[in-house]
Amino acid sequence: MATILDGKALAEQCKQEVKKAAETLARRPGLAVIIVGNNPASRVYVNSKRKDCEECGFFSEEYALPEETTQGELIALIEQLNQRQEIDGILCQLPLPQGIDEEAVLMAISPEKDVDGFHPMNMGALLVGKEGFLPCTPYGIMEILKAYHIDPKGKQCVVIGRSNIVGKPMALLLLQKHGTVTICHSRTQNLAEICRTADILVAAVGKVNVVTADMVKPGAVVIDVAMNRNQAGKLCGDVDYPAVKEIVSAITPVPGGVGPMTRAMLMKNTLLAAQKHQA
Ligand SMILES: Nc1nc(=O)c2c([nH]1)NC[C@@H]1CN(c3ccc(C(=O)N[C@@H](CCC(=O)O)C(=O)O)cc3)C=[N+]21
Repeated sequence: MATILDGKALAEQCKQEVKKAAETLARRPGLAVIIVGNNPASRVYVNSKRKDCEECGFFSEEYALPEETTQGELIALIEQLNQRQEIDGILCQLPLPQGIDEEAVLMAISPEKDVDGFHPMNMGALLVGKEGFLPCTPYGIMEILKAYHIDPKGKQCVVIGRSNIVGKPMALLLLQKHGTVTICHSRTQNLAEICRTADILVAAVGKVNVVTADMVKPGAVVIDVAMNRNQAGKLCGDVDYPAVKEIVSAITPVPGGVGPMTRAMLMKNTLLAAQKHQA
């Protein structure tokens, strides 16, 4: 029987710890969340971030900007937030409307307030193994592995996906923990064959059923990062969960796996930012 890696329960535990630590600070941690346009999925995520802030006793501000917002206006707002003492973290929800250069916007966030860990300074810190903010999704996955005593050391780790937000930093974190890491992506020719070598398989593609049971080594640990809707409109990941869970040693469900931990790590990063900021 596979262990179901309960990200939801672990996230609640993490948030309780964050809350406790935040209570010892002179000033409560403050997070500013920016959302541009009317993407309904982004709306849902941003609402849940506000709830997380309340749960952790944080101060939070939300900036909902219209679809027509220019890059200049958005960057001007970020620059104001960079200056504000009571704001420890700034998150600009992705994706941004067409015509806005995401990289330029992310670069405008002060690396000290970059609780998403998306600024090149924090990415670079991760690359060379220096301290910085870790991107929340890979950070959350490492915390899941740690909580369940799954040690990547010496293991074959396969990451499907090479985004700056998930795939690349995930590979680096597994490597930091001494995993033997392979990154697969849309041009990979022998995906199934490579996946079958994995002791730890991380799927971050965004397509229903890209990982089927024949691609998974019996006893492997499978981490499903994706949030897709299937034909029935049901939330599901990249992995054919019903079939794959029968052969693995551990697997994250969707929902209730990686998603809640991503949010918990945002709270953790905001706490860390506040601790540094107030020191
Ligand atoms: N600047 C920025 N930072 C982000 O961290 C960021 C972003 N932009 N853009 C979009 C993605 C997506 N993302 C999710 C986080 C949590 C859940 C989550 O908690 N999911 C629940 C289910 C929620 C539901 O029912 O819809 C779960 O998996 O159990 C999902 C998705 C953060 N993102």
